[in-house]
Amino acid sequence: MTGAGDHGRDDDGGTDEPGDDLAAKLRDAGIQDTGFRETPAEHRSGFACFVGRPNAGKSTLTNALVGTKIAITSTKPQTTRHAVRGIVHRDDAQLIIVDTPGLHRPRTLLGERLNDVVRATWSEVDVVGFCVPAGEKIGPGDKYIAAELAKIARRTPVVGIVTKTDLVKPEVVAEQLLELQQLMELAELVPVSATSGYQLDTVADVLVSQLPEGPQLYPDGDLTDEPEQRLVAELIREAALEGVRDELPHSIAVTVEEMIPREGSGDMVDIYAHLFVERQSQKAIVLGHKAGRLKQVGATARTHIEALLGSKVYLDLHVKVAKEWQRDAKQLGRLGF
Ligand SMILES: Nc1nc2c(ncn2[C@@H]2O[C@H](COP(=O)(O)OP(=O)(O)OP(=O)(O)O)[C@@H](O)[C@H]2O)c(=O)[nH]1
Repeated sequence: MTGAGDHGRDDDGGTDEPGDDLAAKLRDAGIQDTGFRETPAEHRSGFACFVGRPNAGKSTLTNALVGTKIAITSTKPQTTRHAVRGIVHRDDAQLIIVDTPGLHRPRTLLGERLNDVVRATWSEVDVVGFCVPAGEKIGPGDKYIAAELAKIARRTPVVGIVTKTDLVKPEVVAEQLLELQQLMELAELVPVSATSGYQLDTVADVLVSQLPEGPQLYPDGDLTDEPEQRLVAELIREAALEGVRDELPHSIAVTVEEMIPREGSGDMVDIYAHLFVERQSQKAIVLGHKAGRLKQVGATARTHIEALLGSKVYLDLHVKVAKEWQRDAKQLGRLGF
């Protein structure tokens, strides 16, 4: 079999494999690539967040750990804007994951607000997972984050997570682990593939081991405490982001104006939402020829919303122009930032 489970260390004792040397180095460095944490006798509970450059795989990892589609994912960077929480329920622990936007140098007021959200989140959690993709060179973006994280690392433990291991050879994963270890002081270091499931349990174990002892904070079965309306807005935004040109993603915001069960129709929910863009020209792109694109966006979003709510949905979606909303404090407030 290839893929899941194949990225462990090379234990066959051979001497010619390039991975051998690295595997030995990894073991010497105390890096955990398969290790299972001791299960604590007491119940633990607390908060974790994933930090990393845009597209590092934070949302996908959150979803994989929680086991459902809570945080939105997209191939476009910087799609996560809100601190969405997913809850991992275990017999020995409850791990609440807060998904933050990618930290980046701010260029607009929105950018500054996003970075504030990120820093506020870091100071509130029990453990931070620093995500770096296995197949991408550690660059200035990661170094910037590492420097920021180092400031809080004395109070909040930082776990290094090398993501997307399924995309590269084990040797590349091993090299990335060593690189990340050199970047900053880490409490633990783990490689993972959210897509294949490789080492997902280990990531959960490592994060849980950093939580304080405490009771269950949410009832069994709760997967998120994010208000449903916000999740619905995020699903619409995700659908709208598919296939748009690079400049547009940052200009799209979605608000859910109303979400009401339709009277006398069993489980039908009526949802009225606004999709904001910054310019008239962008509105035309979002609408598409004879509003065909918007219809497609609505249909895709509706499928996901129905899965989330477990009921039939009527979605009324309107495109509106909010001029330069990213730079306007009043409009940012109205759009929920
Ligand atoms: N092959 C592979 N792809 C992955 C994995 N994890 C994430 N991806 C892909 O990487 C892209 C980015 O993943 P996200 O989870 O949205 O990344 P993010 O760090 O939350 O991104 P931002 O919201 O921009 O900060 C998506 O196309 C994912 O499908 C993985 O383990 N393996």
